[in-house]
Amino acid sequence: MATRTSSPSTARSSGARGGSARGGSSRAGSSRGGSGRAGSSRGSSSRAPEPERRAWPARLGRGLWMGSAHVVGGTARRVGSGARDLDPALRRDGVAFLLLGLAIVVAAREWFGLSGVAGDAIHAVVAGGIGVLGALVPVIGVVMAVRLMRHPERSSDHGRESIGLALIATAVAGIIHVAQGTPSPKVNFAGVQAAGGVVGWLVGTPLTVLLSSWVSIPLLVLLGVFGLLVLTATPVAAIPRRLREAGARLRGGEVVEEVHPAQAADGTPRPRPPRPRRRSAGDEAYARAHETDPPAETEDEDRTTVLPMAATAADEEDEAGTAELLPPPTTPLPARAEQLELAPDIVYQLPGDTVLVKGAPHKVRSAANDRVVEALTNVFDQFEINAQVTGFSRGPTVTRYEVELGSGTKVERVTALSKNIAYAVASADVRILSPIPGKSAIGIEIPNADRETVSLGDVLRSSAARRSEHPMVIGVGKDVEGGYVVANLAKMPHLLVAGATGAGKSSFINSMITSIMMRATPEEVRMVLVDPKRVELTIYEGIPHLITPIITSPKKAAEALEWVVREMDARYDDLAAFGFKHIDDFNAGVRSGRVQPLPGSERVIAPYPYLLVVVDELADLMMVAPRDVESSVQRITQLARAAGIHLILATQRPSVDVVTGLIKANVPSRLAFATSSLADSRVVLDQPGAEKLIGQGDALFLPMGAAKAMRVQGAWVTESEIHAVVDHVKSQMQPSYRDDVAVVATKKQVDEDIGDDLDLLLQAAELVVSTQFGSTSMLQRKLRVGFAKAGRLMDLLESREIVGPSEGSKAREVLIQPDDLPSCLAMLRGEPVVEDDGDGPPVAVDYGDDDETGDEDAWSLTNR
Ligand SMILES: Nc1ncnc2c1ncn2[C@@H]1O[C@H](COP(=O)(O)OP(=O)(O)OP(=O)(O)O)[C@@H](O)[C@H]1O
Repeated sequence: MATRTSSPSTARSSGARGGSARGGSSRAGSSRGGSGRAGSSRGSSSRAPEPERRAWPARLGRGLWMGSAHVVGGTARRVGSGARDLDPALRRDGVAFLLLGLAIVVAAREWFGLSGVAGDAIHAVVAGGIGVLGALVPVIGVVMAVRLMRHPERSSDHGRESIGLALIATAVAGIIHVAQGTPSPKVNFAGVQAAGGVVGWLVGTPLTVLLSSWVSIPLLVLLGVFGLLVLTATPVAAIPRRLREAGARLRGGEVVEEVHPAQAADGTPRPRPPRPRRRSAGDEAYARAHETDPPAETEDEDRTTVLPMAATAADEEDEAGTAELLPPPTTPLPARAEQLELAPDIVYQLPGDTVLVKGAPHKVRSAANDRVVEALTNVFDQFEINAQVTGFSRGPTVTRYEVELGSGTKVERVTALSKNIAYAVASADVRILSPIPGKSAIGIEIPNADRETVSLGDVLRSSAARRSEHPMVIGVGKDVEGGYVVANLAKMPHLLVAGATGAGKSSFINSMITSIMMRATPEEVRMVLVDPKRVELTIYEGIPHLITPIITSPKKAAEALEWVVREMDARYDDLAAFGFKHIDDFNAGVRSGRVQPLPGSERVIAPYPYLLVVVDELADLMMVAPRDVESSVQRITQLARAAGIHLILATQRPSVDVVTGLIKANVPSRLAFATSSLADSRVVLDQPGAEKLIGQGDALFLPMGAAKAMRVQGAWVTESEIHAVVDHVKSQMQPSYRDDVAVVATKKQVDEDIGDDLDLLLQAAELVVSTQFGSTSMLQRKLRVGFAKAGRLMDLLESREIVGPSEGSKAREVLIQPDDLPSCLAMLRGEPVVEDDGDGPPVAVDYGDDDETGDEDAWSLTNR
């Protein structure tokens, strides 16, 4: 499922420098360097007599020329390398000033008629190039310069904007050229300058000759429109929304980024009526992925909505793992601005992009990297190893230096040097990869002396994150090449997070929960947070995504896991009843109106939210109830994926008694922060490596299906940012907690005389009460049991005062009304009876195979 969509830039320049520095001393290098020197000496010896034959003025002239060439060349090289070392922000300012200068020069000629040779030259270039459009060049230059200076971080925007402008200019120049009667530069260059310039001539003339002006003008208009779309980063599909946004802005109103069904102001969730919707590409992709029939398309309503559960096409490409990498620059994609309405008066607005701050721009190279290249080169020299540093990829925390071996050099010669390398670069945390996956090169990962923090905001604003609208996509961090890493928790489908204390687990969990709050409404994702340490997650108390208050007691936590198992079973029953294999299909069916309540049921069917269960310290739970926890985890992890339930288990003690074989076998994705020992690394990742990590969010990420762990620097979100997001989501909605998560905490006491017949007895009670007919032969028939068993069931019902005593051949009197059935069944099960407070169905009831009534348990998570 992992897709490396593109590889971020790899800085090779210093590698080349390292290589050349090394060139003089390594064997390969020395032969090259040597031949270079030999060549020059040979050259000078063979030409030596020649200068002597020249006259001294010629020799002087040549000497002066060579000397000045040296000075100029050396200065240029120094300026060049200085410019490379210049802060990128200053470099961008330089470009902006250049644009301003250009704008002034062009304005002087095109606006104020500067005369003379300079004026003529400027006019020849500008008007000759784009004709009358040249008059706009100063304005465009100033606008671009101001944008460059004000938003240096939007470098990729500037590239796109330039392309858009170029397309528009080409199209307009072409149109003007055609409109002016296609003047030829050979015959009438002034005419060309007064039309669309050479650019206009180049596009306008061939089109007009081939297709006539009637066809060429519409084509050029199309080109111009396309340029406009590129300039404004507007896909055609987003035009109506952009227009709506623009209209809203013009009217002075706020643009609602995303609006979702929520609940009434008093906190009561409103059931969402099934609403037909147009099927999106996401649905199609999703349906393909799950090999089920795509949801029927009900025709149809007046607008297209974004289906929150639908996997995007990009997700579907993501076959081999769960992580996705992209280079740091991001193209601003259209914000998620579709409005999903539940009731006209209720909206849920996701936190705005700006709540999370921007991080510092990523450096692809720094002086510290150059020093390391030099140190590595020296080590190879000292140990006479024919190897050279050919480049490096700088990540936020570590840089991976690429080392290529000369022919005949053993890989082991470099790997055996790890201690010397560590000594030379003054860092104990050197990690050697041989080879770098997919490359014939050894990777040496060395911590950056000037490490960078990865801001979660940047990760969530990256195109990798924005391309997918899946609500379970979270920002993970950046990889060693500086590419953003995001992951879809729904595809993990369960994740083990481990690392020594202080290594960065809690920070990751914060980033994860914040990502969910930033991207998903409570209708899309609900959470159960288990925090036995009582400090880590308290900040999230009261957010509407919670279905129960944060659980801090390990015992209750173990029991909450049992509740999760029951919730999963209930969802499965629902899926089976409606003929779906996956909760996403069910949800799509609900949204398309295909899923309707069974006849006679008053249930209002709503989509199921994903359920994310986060346990921040598995060890605490394993100490209290190892067996129960292990078996719950096993059941959940084996089945929960289709039910939309996902587990995140974190521990700072990744030892075999906490992360047991059973748990490991069922939690396929792993995220290891620095561990205190190699043994711990093996427990988490089944391989060494995590013991070499340097802490503070440095991690190895092994998503399900990935062969090799990927090194990432975890995203960082500050406490004040979390507070801002929490305040925002809390201001949107109150949590509506389910009380049966706590009810499960009471041990069930099934009466001894019922023994193994509980299931049959429940069915018998349900039959008798719902039909109000206390007949033993009916039980025999309906339950397909013998006379003796049916008689025993009837006796049990009598002993619980559900039916009256036997009246011979007549049916018994039924003492319980159908309304009281749920509490009656709970009593038989040994569960505490929860009084119905009128807000919804009372206790969670498992009706076995009975679909009609069993629905109520299953839908409870969304509708209670
Ligand atoms: N992704 C990160 N970026 C920058 N700094 C980080 C990151 N993660 C952790 N740190 C730094 O490391 C410190 C400890 O991190 P954190 O509290 O997440 O560790 P932990 O593994 O949860 O420890 P414990 O198990 O004791 O709770 C943080 O206070 C922060 O200074």
